[in-house]
Amino acid sequence: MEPNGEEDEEGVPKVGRKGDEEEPALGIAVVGLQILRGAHPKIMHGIHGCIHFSSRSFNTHLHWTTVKIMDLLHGIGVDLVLYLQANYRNYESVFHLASSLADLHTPIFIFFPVWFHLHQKVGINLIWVAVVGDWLNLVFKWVLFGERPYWWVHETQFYGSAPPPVLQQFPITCETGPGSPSGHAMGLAGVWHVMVTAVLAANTERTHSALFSWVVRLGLWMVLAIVILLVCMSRVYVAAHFPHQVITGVIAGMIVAEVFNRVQWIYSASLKKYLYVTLFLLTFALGFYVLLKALGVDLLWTLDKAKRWCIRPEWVHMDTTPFASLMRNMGTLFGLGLGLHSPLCEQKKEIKSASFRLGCIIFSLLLLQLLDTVSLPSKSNILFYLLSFCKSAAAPFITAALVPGCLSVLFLSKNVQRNL
Ligand SMILES: O=P(O)(O)OC[C@H]1O[C@@H](O)[C@H](O)[C@@H](O)[C@@H]1O
Repeated sequence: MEPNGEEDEEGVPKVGRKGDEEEPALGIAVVGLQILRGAHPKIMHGIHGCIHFSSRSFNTHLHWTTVKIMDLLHGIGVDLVLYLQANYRNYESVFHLASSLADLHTPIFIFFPVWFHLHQKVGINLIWVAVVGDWLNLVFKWVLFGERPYWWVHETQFYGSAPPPVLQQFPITCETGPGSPSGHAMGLAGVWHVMVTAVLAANTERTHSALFSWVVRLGLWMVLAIVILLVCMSRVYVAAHFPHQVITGVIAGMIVAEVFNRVQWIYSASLKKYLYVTLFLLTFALGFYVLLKALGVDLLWTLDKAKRWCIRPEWVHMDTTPFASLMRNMGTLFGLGLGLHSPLCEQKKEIKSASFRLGCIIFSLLLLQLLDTVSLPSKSNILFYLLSFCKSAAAPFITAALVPGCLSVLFLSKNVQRNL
């Protein structure tokens, strides 16, 4: 039903004809009366009108109820942002650290090299959970059309004619994608769930007393809970998210990690499979974007809002755009497949010593920090996305193939010399 030009006390347009009561029940009651009168043509017309009127009216009601509930949720969320910004100013550096820890860059450039050389399966699982989780996050964001506090306060009718609350912005505030669910919260929950369960599994393999195991278990889950809480507070503090978005992010991340805990084929997937999965995820996301674009829905609607409401243009980073994250994820997955199936990776299987593993971890971390210093030109979008793909593919390839391959040559030649 169309807006009728009248507005309610909160400025929300009223719908339906002027003077109409909008209760679906009324339409049904009118038809009931007609049936009682026995006026056949009128009954048929009335039934048709009733179904039409009540379903449209119901949909409109549902729409405006949803809008009002979301406004309320957003309003409460903004109050929490204001509360955190007023009372937790001293923790600003902790919040910034928490947000950068939760960025998917950390699992790929720091956690993966460590886990891959300590326990290969955990490293592989980590990448799959991070990549597929982030891809799902993108799809959810496109489907859910979530707002972000830093632009919502300027565009909502919620505050009527009163001035909107003033939210402080930071260099990490101006995310360019939709807000629901939080990618940081989802990625962190998934990746840390993988790491905590890996440590717990290693702990249960050892013969400790039941009390010790219980204390370790409790301690680790508490650490996870504290890290998650900090990251959630950080995303709300910087006005990038409403509280419900970080909560749903955490739940979604945990579900992704739990699902991958039960999936075994990722450990033996062939290079072909890596290629097919990468292509499937890429074409699905691009196809979804193109399809909705053809239907008149622009999934990049948030870019303009970020540019309009971010107080500093240099805080709007191109690498936070949905396509940049898609290309990074696809590059990472494909790079892992390439690395695992490279002949360089094969060589490391012959060496199991702790010093070799330690060497691999240290050199991988060093090379990845070097790779990280490479900044990509952002003048052309296509070039930026392609280079993002390549850079992301290089990270797991360096860790899984290049470093162990080169170090194993060194280790093996040393052993040969010793034996001579
Ligand atoms: O939704 P959040 O928590 O603001 O996270 C945004 C981030 O979400 C990640 O999923 C993307 O890979 C990043 O590119 C993006 O910056």
